[in-house]
Amino acid sequence: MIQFEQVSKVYPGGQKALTDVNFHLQRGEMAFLTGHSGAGKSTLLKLITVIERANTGRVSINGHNIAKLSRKDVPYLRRDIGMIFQNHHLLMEKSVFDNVALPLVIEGFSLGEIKKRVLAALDMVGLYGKERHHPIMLSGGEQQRVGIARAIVNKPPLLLADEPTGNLDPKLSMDILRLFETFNDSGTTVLIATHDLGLIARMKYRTLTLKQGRVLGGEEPTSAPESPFTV
Ligand SMILES: Nc1ncnc2c1ncn2[C@@H]1O[C@H](COP(=O)(O)OP(=O)(O)OP(=O)(O)O)[C@@H](O)[C@H]1O
Repeated sequence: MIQFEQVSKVYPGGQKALTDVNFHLQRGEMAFLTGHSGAGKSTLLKLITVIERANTGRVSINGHNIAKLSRKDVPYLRRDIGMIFQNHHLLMEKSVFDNVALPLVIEGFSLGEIKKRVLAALDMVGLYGKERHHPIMLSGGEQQRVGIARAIVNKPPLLLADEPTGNLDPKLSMDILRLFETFNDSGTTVLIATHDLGLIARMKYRTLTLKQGRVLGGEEPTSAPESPFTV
């Protein structure tokens, strides 16, 4: 589903973020992306969402080279990607319902369809009944789950998470990862960037490790789906 071939990214100013990165994430796979602070994890995710573009190499989603995507086509690509951030980027003055509804409002869904999908998404993350609350009234873990509900509300085939458990205790972190597993079980491809090696060790998924912008290796999990990262 996602393929990087000899991808390098240098930011304006000369900071090298990624160098000759190769990997292949298969459709339906769930994997971790790890590495030290500054290793290039966020940059890799930003290349997939075309927030940044590679200087060299090829980044493809479903065989299409997105480095060549025109600006007007970027929003169409992003509709197929649910993005989850460490600080969840919620609108604090809006209700939980309005936060989760946002992607559907942008896509022009009817009010009836929006209600149905938002309540179903909140149910999936265990927040049914909290739709009228404001994020400020929720715990950190609940706020993170609102961000996850917003990311999955339009049922994207691909879910990307950047340090989704960064502010959470180990129990809540595990709960969040179990949620990702649920989405993965129903066919969503999931890539999770995290520093949390303890969490990774407890889960049996492939891990792509970056060191100073280079891929170190793809570890073989004990019960992985087929199709390893080709590193
Ligand atoms: N917009 C930018 N302009 C210039 N340099 C940048 C920019 N964004 C990131 N960098 C640099 O690129 C390198 C990779 O950064 P990136 O944010 O991808 O790392 P990371 O692994 O996500 O780090 P962290 O875990 O601390 O979030 C770092 O050296 C960083 O300073």
